[in-house]
Amino acid sequence: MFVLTQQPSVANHFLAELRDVDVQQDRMKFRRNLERMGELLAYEISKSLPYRQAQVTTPLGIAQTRLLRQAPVLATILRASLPFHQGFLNIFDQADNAFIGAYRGHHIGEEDFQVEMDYITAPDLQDRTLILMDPMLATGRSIEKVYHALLRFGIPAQTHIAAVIASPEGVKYLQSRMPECRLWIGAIDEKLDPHYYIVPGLGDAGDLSFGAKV
Ligand SMILES: O=P(O)(O)OC[C@H]1O[C@H](OP(=O)(O)OP(=O)(O)O)[C@H](O)[C@@H]1O
Ligand SMILES: O=c1cc[nH]c(=O)[nH]1
Ligand SMILES: [Mg+2]
Repeated sequence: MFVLTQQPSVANHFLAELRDVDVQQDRMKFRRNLERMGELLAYEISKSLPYRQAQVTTPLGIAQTRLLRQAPVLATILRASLPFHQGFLNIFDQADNAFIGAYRGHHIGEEDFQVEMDYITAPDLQDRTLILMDPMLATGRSIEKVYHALLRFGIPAQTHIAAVIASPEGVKYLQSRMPECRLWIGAIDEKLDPHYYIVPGLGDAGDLSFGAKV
């Protein structure tokens, strides 16, 4: 598992702004910081992907280079992950994309939730590099359900899971249920609260990006 903020870098600034109860009220800045975290995590993941030797013709000669063997597939869970996804797309600019409509559905008066999934679209995933992302990895149930639904589109050669903030419980859950996937996390926080929100976390990433939903 890779944890971005375990090293000193500007990622810590972006994450601090995402968490700050005052700064996060600026929706444009909040979305942009999720996007910047996506850009940084995408760059880190890019170092682990397969490359091929290539040549590029410059005005003065031939330069040796390394190019990605194949663009990855970026899979994102609506709605909170849209800005994070854009950050990945800024780096993997020729990626194929998958979108999944999934959310934590609550029954009135109950703390527990069911992951509701009502939309999924993906390219052929057989032998591809799949990057499945969601800014918040709380219990891990959303990512697990979506990952197994995506496998209907083919078995990826490798799968990377990216999140901005994870709970220790969510990390453990995914490591036990999906040991074949590699985790790339911005920060791992203390715990989940009784409503399954990450503490200290940042609050509700979907609402902060796009406004409260009823
Ligand atoms: O790890 P889990 O416990 O499954 O929780 C994480 C999920 O919760 C949030 O989405 P939410 O259901 O709030 O939907 P939203 O994107 O519409 O806000 C978040 O973006 C994840 O998809
Ligand atoms: O802490 C959390 C957990 C799930 N979804 C969020 O947006 N925040
Ligand atoms: Mg939400």
